[in-house]
Amino acid sequence: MKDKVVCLIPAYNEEERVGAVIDVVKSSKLIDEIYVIDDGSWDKTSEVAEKKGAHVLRLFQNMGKAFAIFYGVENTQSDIVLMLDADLINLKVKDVENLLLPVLEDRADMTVGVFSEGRFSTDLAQKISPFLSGQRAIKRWVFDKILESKKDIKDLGYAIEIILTEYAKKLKLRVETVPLPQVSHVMKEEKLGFLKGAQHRMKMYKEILKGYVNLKKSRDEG
Ligand SMILES: O=c1ccn([C@@H]2O[C@H](COP(=O)(O)OP(=O)(O)O)[C@@H](O)[C@H]2O)c(=O)[nH]1
Ligand SMILES: O=C(O)[C@@H](COP(=O)(O)O)O[C@H]1O[C@H](CO)[C@@H](O)[C@H](O)[C@H]1O
Repeated sequence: MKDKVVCLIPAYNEEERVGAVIDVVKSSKLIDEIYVIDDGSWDKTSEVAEKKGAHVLRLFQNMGKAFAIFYGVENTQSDIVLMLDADLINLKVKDVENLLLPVLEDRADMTVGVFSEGRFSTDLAQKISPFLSGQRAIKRWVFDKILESKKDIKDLGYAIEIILTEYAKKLKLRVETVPLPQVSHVMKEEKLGFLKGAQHRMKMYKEILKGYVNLKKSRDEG
């Protein structure tokens, strides 16, 4: 029997973008259930997601990306989790399947999708820091292991990806990088305007930095 796959889409004020991502995921026969974790949005993210046919787990306060993803993991059942951001542009069914197949066929424990041949700015960001990519298929037991040993994981916001990357090394996971041709995302400055976008970007960098310090501290403590 095929492993059960749940797609988790964390979303904070993504009413204009989340629908398109759900539409693509819905078209893949490899996905069993789609959950949007509405991370305290004040727009119509939940309503749009429900209308498109996704299940919605709604948080009434903005808790950060790590909380949203782990809340999704804890409140769903599956063998494999597909994480996708809600603001992807040009995502195709083929991309979803390329991310999933190595894990479904047990050739990898985690795949990491990396934008390529798309927009210069988002391609460049992922070339510099592919380990930050939010597009991943992961065996569920990996999340269970992280939850067991890293109790503060849900407080770490945008550091979720570097924590996943660190645990991949720690647990000696088989990781495969998957190119996502022409895929991009809507950048913070495009969503929020230059000033607010830049502020949000600083918040993201701060959370990532905090995650690094936190990881270093746990390494030093052995
Ligand atoms: O507090 C937050 C911040 C972000 N997100 C979601 O996490 C994903 C990645 O965030 P964002 O788009 O800000 O990052 P970017 O893609 O710009 O790096 C998106 O689906 C967001 O809606 C979330 O659920 N809670
Ligand atoms: O590529 C990046 O540098 C950041 C920021 O993207 P934008 O500044 O909004 O284009 O996006 C990634 O990093 C976040 C933190 O790890 C992840 O949550 C996103 O999924 C990922 O796209």
